[in-house]
Amino acid sequence: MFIEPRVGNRQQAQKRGWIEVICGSMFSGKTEELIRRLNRAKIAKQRVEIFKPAIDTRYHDEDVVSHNATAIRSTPVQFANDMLLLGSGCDVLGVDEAQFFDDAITEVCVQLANNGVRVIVAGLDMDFQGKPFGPMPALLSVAEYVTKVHAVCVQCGEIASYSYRNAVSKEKVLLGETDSYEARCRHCFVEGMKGKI
Ligand SMILES: Nc1ncnc2c1ncn2[C@@H]1O[C@H](COP(=O)(O)OP(=O)(O)O)[C@@H](O)[C@H]1O
Ligand SMILES: Cc1cn([C@H]2C[C@H](O)[C@@H](COP(=O)(O)O)O2)c(=O)[nH]c1=O
Ligand SMILES: [Zn+2]
Repeated sequence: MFIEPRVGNRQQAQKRGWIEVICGSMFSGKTEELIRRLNRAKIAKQRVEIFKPAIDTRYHDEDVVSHNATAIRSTPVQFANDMLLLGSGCDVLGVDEAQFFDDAITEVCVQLANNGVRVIVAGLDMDFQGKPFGPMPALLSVAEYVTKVHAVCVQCGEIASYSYRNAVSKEKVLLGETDSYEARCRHCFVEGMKGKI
């Protein structure tokens, strides 16, 4: 779907940047798709940098790791602005778990893309209550390309767009896996939420 222009072409011609967003529920394959695109860029000998929010230490302090255990080395950063300096020299910049970043991430991605960087952002579009998550709506607005991926509803097998939280916490941020979350379709998500209100 996405092409990787040859390094020579990108150095000779003026570099053109853009923003891609990969969104969806938990377990929908966002991280796998991000890693796939970044690995293709590496094969095309492009300079690739990958960032994740420092709070996300679920699987590994530095690697971005999917639920299926595919992994890629990344740099954990505390603030979105850190990526402006650290990512300024690359051709392709990937960001995982974008929902956890501060609102500045949108302007950071715009600046990088304006400066010729291909920016690929992956993140949860909705939180455990089915509400838009952090800076994701703004990122979706400024992206040239948006890919929404889907998981399988663990209750009924339909397509899942929601991340249903089994744990009692009402905090917006609660790191977890299948211990605390289930991928659910709209119907099964709404049914599950009825018992909670
Ligand atoms: N309910 C589910 N639906 C689809 N995939 C699932 C589900 N539960 C576990 N998985 C696994 O999760 C992988 C996707 O993981 P990942 O890319 O980390 O997703 P995300 O980043 O969207 O949370 C799938 O390839 C599959 O092996
Ligand atoms: C829905 C929801 C999720 N989280 C946390 C749970 C996980 O640690 C990450 C999402 O990871 P994934 O790669 O998309 O599976 O976010 C949260 O803190 N709050 C929520 O509402
Ligand atoms: Zn369902």
